[in-house]
Amino acid sequence: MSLKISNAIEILKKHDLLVSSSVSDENLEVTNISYNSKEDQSNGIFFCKGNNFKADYLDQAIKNGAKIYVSEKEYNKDVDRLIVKSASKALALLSAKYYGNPEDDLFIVAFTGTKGKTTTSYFTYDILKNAYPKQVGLFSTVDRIVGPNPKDEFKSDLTTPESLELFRDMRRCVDNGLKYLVMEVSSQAYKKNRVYGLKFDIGGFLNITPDHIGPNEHPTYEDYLNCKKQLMINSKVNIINRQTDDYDKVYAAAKETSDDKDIYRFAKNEVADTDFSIRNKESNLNDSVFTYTAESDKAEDLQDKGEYTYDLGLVGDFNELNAGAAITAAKIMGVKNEVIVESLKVAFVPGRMEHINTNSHGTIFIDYAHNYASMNALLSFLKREYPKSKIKVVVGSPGDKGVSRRAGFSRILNELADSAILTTDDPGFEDPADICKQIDEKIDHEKVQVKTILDREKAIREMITSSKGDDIIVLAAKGNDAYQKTKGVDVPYASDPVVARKILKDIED
Ligand SMILES: CC(=O)N[C@H]1[C@@H](OP(=O)(O)OP(=O)(O)OC[C@H]2O[C@@H](n3ccc(=O)[nH]c3=O)[C@H](O)[C@@H]2O)O[C@H](CO)[C@@H](O)[C@@H]1O[C@H](C)C(=O)N[C@@H](C)C(=O)N[C@H](CCC(=O)O)C(=O)O
Ligand SMILES: Nc1ncnc2c1ncn2[C@@H]1O[C@H](COP(=O)(O)OP(=O)(O)OP(=O)(O)O)[C@@H](O)[C@H]1O
Repeated sequence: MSLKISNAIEILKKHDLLVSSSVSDENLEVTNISYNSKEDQSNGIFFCKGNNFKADYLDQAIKNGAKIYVSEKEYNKDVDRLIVKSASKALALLSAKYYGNPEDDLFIVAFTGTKGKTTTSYFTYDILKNAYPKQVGLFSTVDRIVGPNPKDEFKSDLTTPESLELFRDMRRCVDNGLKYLVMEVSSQAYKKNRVYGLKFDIGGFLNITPDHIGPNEHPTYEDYLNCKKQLMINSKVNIINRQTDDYDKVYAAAKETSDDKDIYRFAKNEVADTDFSIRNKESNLNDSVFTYTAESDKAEDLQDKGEYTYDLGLVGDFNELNAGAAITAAKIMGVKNEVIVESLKVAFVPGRMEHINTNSHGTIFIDYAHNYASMNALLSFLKREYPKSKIKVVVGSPGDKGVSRRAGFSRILNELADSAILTTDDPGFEDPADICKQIDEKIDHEKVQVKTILDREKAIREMITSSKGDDIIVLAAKGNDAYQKTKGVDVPYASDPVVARKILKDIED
């Protein structure tokens, strides 16, 4: 992989990003690209980016072999430089070029939304993988899959990778023979220009509710919405949840760059002015059965019969909506219906609505719900399905971010839980006892029995051993994360599904 500096200058000029340049040899072809000074930079181009960037990092990069740097600020160093209006935009454009524009060789399906990105991406990945074996990649919050073999799968650090890693991993996909990529696009990805300049073949908008607003994320809801809308503006074909908040604004964003014929809307139950509707037929502990019906001429063109029935192997009515988005994407891509049917029947998403039926300690659900909206969707569903059961929740809230989630947890526990154990979830630099106290203070103790057990494993053990028969236990907010982010370190944690199964084995042995 390489990048000629004259090409870099040309690209930056084309996008009106170049402020000035001081380059001794425009014919230089760099064979290294990095934004982390600690890495080897031999014959490389180094990007100075981010609010926390320090001049010392550039010194280190030069020491490690950087030949030229790209920055918004001029540093007094004896090395070539490109001064730009936005280092993160420059990083995206030049990374794409450095890795040989792998995006041009992939059909890319992307989903955004406050909730459901990971689930919908897995559904779509599972369908496409069955339709096009060994040709599909996945960039999700949980896993990144860049090839058809187990060695090509690894854990993700971010929902949407930094642009350099994004294009690097797209290159790995293409080199491994993949032709399709399913990915999640977070609002933060647009905020930080990680997907700047990228066009998506299909973009899906699942929903938006206030979240990710605060220091290091979005200053306001408007900013959050504007970032999410970018996926519609940058997609050729759009799929939109007709019932999302701010639908009109999302639709208008799609219309900026797509014709009506390339915008498909889906909705639950009876809603006017949609292309597909989803109706639940029945659900039990293991499956949700629902119909998916074409409601417009455009939708009928995609499926020859008006209505199909699907049996989804993951419960939760919100998952029918996620499946609706995945089905729509697959239909647009011409996937046969029987492939969709078979794929959804065995759908599994790590840490999302995983459930364990125990012999005598109730049913355990492990789910990543980690704000008011997703907990409301989850607990309302469970309450509806199991009206006679007690709903018992183990939950914690992270430190250093999403402070509003704490009051959201108190509210949802007051509304829908019978009892709760508050515990630790990624405390960061905060004291988990303080976080639990903040949740506890807003709980109505007349309605909900609450205790705090900071050791998450002990909290789960206490909840399982004290439950019986019809009880529904919800291990919330951590999904299958195998760490606790504590004071800047990812402290290993076995993960909720593993812990729950181990406790059950101890009890039932
Ligand atoms: C706020 C935010 O998005 N920050 C991301 C961003 O950091 P940044 O560009 O602001 O960089 P910075 O933190 O100021 O660091 C300065 C620079 O100095 C460099 N450095 C640093 C130390 C050193 O010794 N040498 C050196 O060169 C670093 O490599 C970095 O380039 O770019 C970094 C990668 O280049 C990301 O790791 C980092 O994500 C942080 C860790 C993060 O937690 N982000 C969250 C909020 C996030 O993005 N979440 C969304 C999901 C949200 C959702 O569910 O919707 C996601 O997509 O994952
Ligand atoms: N369409 C939906 N509407 C409301 N809640 C949902 C929806 N889909 C999933 N959820 C809930 O949100 C949780 C997270 O789902 P998922 O991981 O798919 O979303 P995400 O958008 O990737 O989340 P995040 O951005 O927080 O990583 C699920 O475990 C479930 O409880």
